[in-house]
Amino acid sequence: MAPTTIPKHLNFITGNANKLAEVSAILGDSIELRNQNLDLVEIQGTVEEVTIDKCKRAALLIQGPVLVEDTSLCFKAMNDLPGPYIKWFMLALGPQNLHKMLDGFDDKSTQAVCTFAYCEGPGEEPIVFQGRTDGKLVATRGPTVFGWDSCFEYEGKTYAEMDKAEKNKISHRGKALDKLKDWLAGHVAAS
Ligand SMILES: O=c1nc[nH]c2c1ncn2[C@H]1C[C@H](O)[C@@H](COP(=O)(O)OP(=O)(O)OP(=O)(O)O)O1
Ligand SMILES: [Mg+2]
Repeated sequence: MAPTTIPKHLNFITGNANKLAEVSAILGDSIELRNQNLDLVEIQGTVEEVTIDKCKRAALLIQGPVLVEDTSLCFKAMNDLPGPYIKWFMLALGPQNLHKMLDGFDDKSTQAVCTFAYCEGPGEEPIVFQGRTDGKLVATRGPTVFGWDSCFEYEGKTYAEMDKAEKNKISHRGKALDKLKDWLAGHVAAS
Protein backbone atom coordinates (compact mmCIF):
# COMPACT_ATOMS: atom_id res chain seq x y z
CA MET A 1 0.00 0.00 0.00
CA ALA A 2 1.19 3.52 -0.72
CA PRO A 3 2.23 5.52 2.33
CA THR A 4 -0.35 7.96 3.60
CA THR A 5 1.98 10.73 4.73
CA ILE A 6 4.23 12.85 2.55
CA PRO A 7 7.93 12.38 3.29
CA LYS A 8 9.43 15.79 4.11
CA HIS A 9 12.91 14.39 3.69
CA LEU A 10 14.43 11.11 2.59
CA ASN A 11 16.74 9.23 4.91
CA PHE A 12 18.97 7.41 2.44
CA ILE A 13 20.70 4.48 4.10
CA THR A 14 23.95 3.72 2.32
CA GLY A 15 27.62 3.29 3.09
CA ASN A 16 28.59 4.14 -0.48
CA ALA A 17 29.73 7.77 -0.84
CA ASN A 18 29.64 7.63 -4.66
CA LYS A 19 26.01 6.50 -4.65
CA LEU A 20 25.13 9.22 -2.17
CA ALA A 21 26.78 11.90 -4.33
CA GLU A 22 24.85 10.78 -7.43
CA VAL A 23 21.52 10.54 -5.62
CA SER A 24 22.07 13.98 -4.13
CA ALA A 25 22.93 15.46 -7.56
CA ILE A 26 19.98 13.79 -9.32
CA LEU A 27 17.38 14.71 -6.69
CA GLY A 28 18.73 18.26 -6.51
CA ASP A 29 16.44 20.42 -4.43
CA SER A 30 13.30 18.36 -5.18
CA ILE A 31 13.47 16.97 -1.61
CA GLU A 32 15.82 17.17 1.38
CA LEU A 33 18.21 14.23 1.43
CA ARG A 34 19.73 12.88 4.63
CA ASN A 35 22.09 9.97 5.00
CA GLN A 36 22.89 7.28 7.52
CA ASN A 37 25.43 4.55 7.07
CA LEU A 38 24.20 1.24 8.48
CA ASP A 39 25.89 -2.09 7.95
CA LEU A 40 22.91 -4.05 6.64
CA VAL A 41 22.85 -7.77 5.92
CA GLU A 42 22.10 -8.39 2.23
CA ILE A 43 20.24 -11.66 1.61
CA GLN A 44 20.40 -13.82 -1.52
CA GLY A 45 17.54 -13.57 -4.02
CA THR A 46 16.32 -11.45 -6.89
CA VAL A 47 17.37 -7.81 -6.86
CA GLU A 48 13.84 -6.85 -5.76
CA GLU A 49 13.91 -9.36 -2.88
CA VAL A 50 17.36 -8.18 -1.77
CA THR A 51 16.31 -4.51 -1.84
CA ILE A 52 12.96 -5.01 -0.10
CA ASP A 53 14.59 -7.05 2.65
CA LYS A 54 17.33 -4.41 3.05
CA CYS A 55 14.65 -1.72 3.32
CA LYS A 56 12.71 -3.58 6.01
CA ARG A 57 15.88 -4.20 8.04
CA ALA A 58 16.84 -0.52 7.80
CA ALA A 59 13.34 0.67 8.85
CA LEU A 60 13.45 -1.66 11.84
CA LEU A 61 16.87 -0.42 12.94
CA ILE A 62 16.03 3.25 12.42
CA GLN A 63 12.43 2.89 13.67
CA GLY A 64 11.33 5.29 10.98
CA PRO A 65 11.16 6.05 7.25
CA VAL A 66 14.07 4.96 5.08
CA LEU A 67 15.21 4.90 1.48
CA VAL A 68 17.64 2.17 0.40
CA GLU A 69 19.10 1.18 -2.94
CA ASP A 70 20.72 -1.93 -4.34
CA THR A 71 22.63 -2.08 -7.58
CA SER A 72 22.98 -5.11 -9.84
CA LEU A 73 25.12 -5.79 -12.87
CA CYS A 74 23.60 -8.50 -15.04
CA PHE A 75 25.56 -10.36 -17.75
CA LYS A 76 23.24 -11.70 -20.45
CA ALA A 77 25.61 -14.58 -21.23
CA MET A 78 25.37 -15.63 -17.57
CA ASN A 79 21.58 -15.43 -17.37
CA ASP A 80 21.83 -12.19 -15.37
CA LEU A 81 24.49 -13.20 -12.86
CA PRO A 82 26.32 -11.76 -10.96
CA GLY A 83 23.26 -9.47 -10.53
CA PRO A 84 22.98 -8.35 -6.89
CA TYR A 85 26.23 -10.17 -6.05
CA ILE A 86 28.32 -7.88 -8.28
CA LYS A 87 29.80 -6.19 -5.20
CA TRP A 88 31.70 -9.32 -4.22
CA PHE A 89 33.01 -9.90 -7.75
CA MET A 90 34.15 -6.28 -7.89
CA LEU A 91 35.93 -6.65 -4.56
CA ALA A 92 37.62 -9.86 -5.69
CA LEU A 93 38.53 -8.88 -9.27
CA GLY A 94 38.71 -5.08 -9.34
CA PRO A 95 37.98 -2.95 -12.41
CA GLN A 96 41.12 -4.27 -14.19
CA ASN A 97 39.88 -7.87 -14.26
CA LEU A 98 36.09 -7.71 -14.18
CA HIS A 99 35.69 -7.94 -17.96
CA LYS A 100 37.56 -11.27 -17.96
CA MET A 101 34.45 -12.89 -16.50
CA LEU A 102 33.01 -12.84 -20.02
CA ASP A 103 36.21 -13.88 -21.83
CA GLY A 104 34.66 -17.24 -22.75
CA PHE A 105 31.51 -15.63 -24.19
CA ASP A 106 30.89 -13.70 -27.42
CA ASP A 107 27.91 -11.85 -25.96
CA LYS A 108 29.12 -9.01 -23.73
CA SER A 109 25.61 -7.55 -23.23
CA THR A 110 25.24 -6.24 -19.71
CA GLN A 111 22.41 -4.51 -17.93
CA ALA A 112 22.91 -2.13 -15.01
CA VAL A 113 19.94 -2.23 -12.65
CA CYS A 114 19.23 0.19 -9.84
CA THR A 115 16.47 -0.61 -7.38
CA PHE A 116 15.36 1.85 -4.71
CA ALA A 117 12.94 0.95 -1.95
CA TYR A 118 11.18 3.45 0.29
CA CYS A 119 9.43 2.38 3.47
CA GLU A 120 7.55 4.48 6.01
CA GLY A 121 8.67 2.48 9.01
CA PRO A 122 8.77 -0.95 10.65
CA GLY A 123 5.99 -3.24 9.43
CA GLU A 124 5.20 -1.05 6.40
CA GLU A 125 5.47 -2.47 2.89
CA PRO A 126 8.30 -0.93 0.84
CA ILE A 127 7.59 0.74 -2.53
CA VAL A 128 10.08 -0.05 -5.28
CA PHE A 129 11.48 2.24 -8.02
CA GLN A 130 13.69 0.58 -10.60
CA GLY A 131 15.81 1.79 -13.50
CA ARG A 132 17.70 -0.27 -16.08
CA THR A 133 20.36 0.72 -18.60
CA ASP A 134 21.62 -1.62 -21.34
CA GLY A 135 25.29 -1.64 -22.24
CA LYS A 136 28.21 -4.01 -22.47
CA LEU A 137 31.10 -5.18 -20.35
CA VAL A 138 34.46 -3.90 -21.61
CA ALA A 139 38.09 -3.72 -20.45
CA THR A 140 38.49 -0.78 -18.07
CA ARG A 141 38.54 2.70 -19.67
CA GLY A 142 38.53 5.94 -17.73
CA PRO A 143 38.99 6.77 -14.04
CA THR A 144 38.41 3.90 -11.60
CA VAL A 145 36.69 6.03 -8.98
CA PHE A 146 33.32 4.31 -8.71
CA GLY A 147 32.88 0.52 -8.77
CA TRP A 148 32.51 -0.88 -12.31
CA ASP A 149 31.92 2.52 -14.00
CA SER A 150 35.07 2.02 -16.11
CA CYS A 151 33.91 -1.44 -17.30
CA PHE A 152 30.34 -0.57 -18.37
CA GLU A 153 30.04 0.88 -21.87
CA TYR A 154 26.92 2.68 -23.04
CA GLU A 155 26.76 3.95 -26.64
CA GLY A 156 30.54 3.95 -27.11
CA LYS A 157 31.56 5.48 -23.79
CA THR A 158 32.09 3.88 -20.41
CA TYR A 159 30.27 5.47 -17.50
CA ALA A 160 33.72 6.51 -16.25
CA GLU A 161 34.40 8.37 -19.52
CA MET A 162 31.23 10.45 -19.12
CA ASP A 163 30.95 13.50 -16.96
CA LYS A 164 28.60 13.10 -14.02
CA ALA A 165 25.67 14.93 -15.59
CA GLU A 166 25.95 12.80 -18.72
CA LYS A 167 25.99 9.56 -16.71
CA ASN A 168 23.10 10.62 -14.48
CA LYS A 169 20.94 11.42 -17.52
CA ILE A 170 21.07 7.89 -18.95
CA SER A 171 22.09 5.79 -15.95
CA HIS A 172 20.20 3.02 -14.17
CA ARG A 173 20.21 5.28 -11.09
CA GLY A 174 18.94 8.33 -12.97
CA LYS A 175 16.04 6.33 -14.43
CA ALA A 176 15.10 4.85 -11.06
CA LEU A 177 15.17 8.28 -9.44
CA ASP A 178 12.99 9.74 -12.21
CA LYS A 179 10.31 7.29 -11.05
CA LEU A 180 10.88 8.22 -7.41
CA LYS A 181 10.59 11.92 -8.31
CA ASP A 182 7.34 11.27 -10.22
CA TRP A 183 5.97 9.42 -7.23
CA LEU A 184 6.94 12.23 -4.85
CA ALA A 185 5.37 14.84 -7.12
CA GLY A 186 2.13 12.85 -7.52
CA HIS A 187 2.04 12.13 -3.84
CA VAL A 188 2.32 15.78 -2.85
CA ALA A 189 -0.30 16.79 -5.43
CA ALA A 190 -2.74 14.15 -4.27
CA SER A 191 -2.63 15.13 -0.59
O1 LIG B 1 26.59 3.43 -10.68
C1 LIG B 1 27.49 2.61 -10.39
N1 LIG B 1 28.62 2.51 -11.12
C2 LIG B 1 29.60 1.66 -10.83
N2 LIG B 1 29.58 0.83 -9.75
C3 LIG B 1 28.47 0.88 -8.97
C4 LIG B 1 27.40 1.75 -9.26
N3 LIG B 1 26.45 1.58 -8.30
C5 LIG B 1 26.90 0.63 -7.48
N4 LIG B 1 28.12 0.20 -7.88
C6 LIG B 1 28.90 -0.88 -7.27
C7 LIG B 1 29.14 -0.73 -5.78
C8 LIG B 1 29.11 -2.16 -5.29
O2 LIG B 1 30.37 -2.78 -5.56
C9 LIG B 1 28.06 -2.81 -6.19
C10 LIG B 1 26.64 -2.67 -5.70
O3 LIG B 1 26.47 -3.17 -4.40
P1 LIG B 1 25.45 -2.45 -3.39
O4 LIG B 1 25.18 -3.37 -2.25
O5 LIG B 1 24.29 -1.91 -4.15
O6 LIG B 1 26.31 -1.18 -2.91
P2 LIG B 1 27.15 -0.87 -1.61
O7 LIG B 1 27.22 -2.10 -0.71
O8 LIG B 1 28.45 -0.28 -2.03
O9 LIG B 1 26.34 0.27 -0.90
P3 LIG B 1 25.04 0.16 0.07
O10 LIG B 1 25.53 0.54 1.45
O11 LIG B 1 24.07 1.15 -0.48
O12 LIG B 1 24.54 -1.26 0.02
O13 LIG B 1 28.16 -2.11 -7.43
MG1 LIG C 1 25.52 -3.14 -0.15
